[in-house]
Amino acid sequence: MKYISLMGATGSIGTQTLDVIKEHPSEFKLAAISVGKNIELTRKIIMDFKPDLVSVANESSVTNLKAEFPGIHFTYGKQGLTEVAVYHKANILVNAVSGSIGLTPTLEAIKEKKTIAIANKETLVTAGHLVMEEAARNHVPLLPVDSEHSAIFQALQGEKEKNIEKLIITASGGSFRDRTREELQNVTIEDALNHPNWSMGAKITIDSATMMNKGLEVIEAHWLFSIPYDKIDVLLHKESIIHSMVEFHDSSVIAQLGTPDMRVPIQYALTYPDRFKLPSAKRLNLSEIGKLHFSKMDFERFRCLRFSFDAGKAGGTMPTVLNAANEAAVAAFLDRKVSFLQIEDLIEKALSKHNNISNPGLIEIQEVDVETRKYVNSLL
Ligand SMILES: NC(=O)C1=CN([C@@H]2O[C@H](COP(=O)(O)OP(=O)(O)OC[C@H]3O[C@@H](n4cnc5c(N)ncnc54)[C@H](OP(=O)(O)O)[C@@H]3O)[C@@H](O)[C@H]2O)C=CC1
Ligand SMILES: CC(=O)[C@@H](O)[C@H](O)COP(=O)(O)O
Ligand SMILES: [Mn+2]
Repeated sequence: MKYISLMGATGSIGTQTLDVIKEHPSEFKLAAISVGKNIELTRKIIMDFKPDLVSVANESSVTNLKAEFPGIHFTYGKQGLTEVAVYHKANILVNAVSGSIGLTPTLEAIKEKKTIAIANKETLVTAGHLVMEEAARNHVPLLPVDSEHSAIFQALQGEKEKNIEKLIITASGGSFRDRTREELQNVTIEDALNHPNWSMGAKITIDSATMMNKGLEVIEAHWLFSIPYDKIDVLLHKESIIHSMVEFHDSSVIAQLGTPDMRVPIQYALTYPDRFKLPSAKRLNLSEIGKLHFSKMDFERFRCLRFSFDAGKAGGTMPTVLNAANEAAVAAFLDRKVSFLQIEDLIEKALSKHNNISNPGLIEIQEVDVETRKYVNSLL
């Protein structure tokens, strides 16, 4: 039996993790969860899974929940997230929270030697060096959940990292793949949230539309697989059937394919190195699909991807600024305070204003994160 702590239980990855846990009741037990503001869904999760520990975003929700569920321990806020991450009965932490708020709990869970199944890419983007150092020091496995990184991880099984020629990360192109920059001037939130292949949380769906999601994934891949940026390619592949590929020195390419269903990489992270059946997953039928399409990435059309490569290569606190500016700008777009194209303008301004700090510690990362959000919000 594996005991699981799940951060972000009410979200897209969180609820799909619960589906996987439900499929295998004799293998997995949900021990602790963190949620944000969705208290209705939290009640349902508590009734279905009976975790020992529940953390909510706001203290105001705790009193009622305590009265309704007397056997359960409730906590809240940032401290609550960390309590869930390090919960003593759990051996795996699934980090499915959205944003760099996931960083501190992840570092604390690594120190407690929890295996980390990581969906929360912002944590690796904002402080990949700290997370990887802490994981290496504590001999803790970091198992990717993000579909592209799970694909690369699967393609690398039995292979030596020294034999990698390059990683090829596929990108669907998001909601606006076929629109010109002129056509992006007046797009709405509703248009942007309409991803062609995946049903995901709002923030990552906007990131897919700006191509920042792919930029964050490039930085995430750099850290997870210790690969320099000039060995990471991004390829447009509109069907999201090939989830990513690895090319080796001998010119062989190994790809991982499947219908777009996040329960597959979630389950692989939970069962690794084993594989369980997932009866409800739709099997891939290539003869039904017929054709797969690929095209070169346009860095002028998708400026956030260029910013990400540049910030990743610069290192230091530049990726922290990239991530924090993006989180603030996407939140402003979702609040209808800025237009879609202003997201990238705000990120560009934050990056060009920042004086890079090399090899930052946790405190410096946290300060830069806060300052960057303040700066972006001051521009609104
Ligand atoms: N969705 C997907 O298919 C994929 C997602 N990812 C990554 O996984 C992560 C989660 O994405 P996704 O599931 O789509 O996001 P969602 O927005 O659907 O879910 C986010 C979760 O985090 C919780 N949360 C948000 N803010 C806070 C906070 N301040 N304190 C505590 N909890 C909080 C939410 O709680 P509540 O809803 O209760 O407010 C919710 O449970 C992201 O980093 C994303 O990039 C990676 C690959 C694929
Ligand atoms: C499901 C998943 O892993 C997402 O990150 C997905 O990759 C988004 O798709 P695009 O960013 O390629 O549009
Ligand atoms: Mn992805």
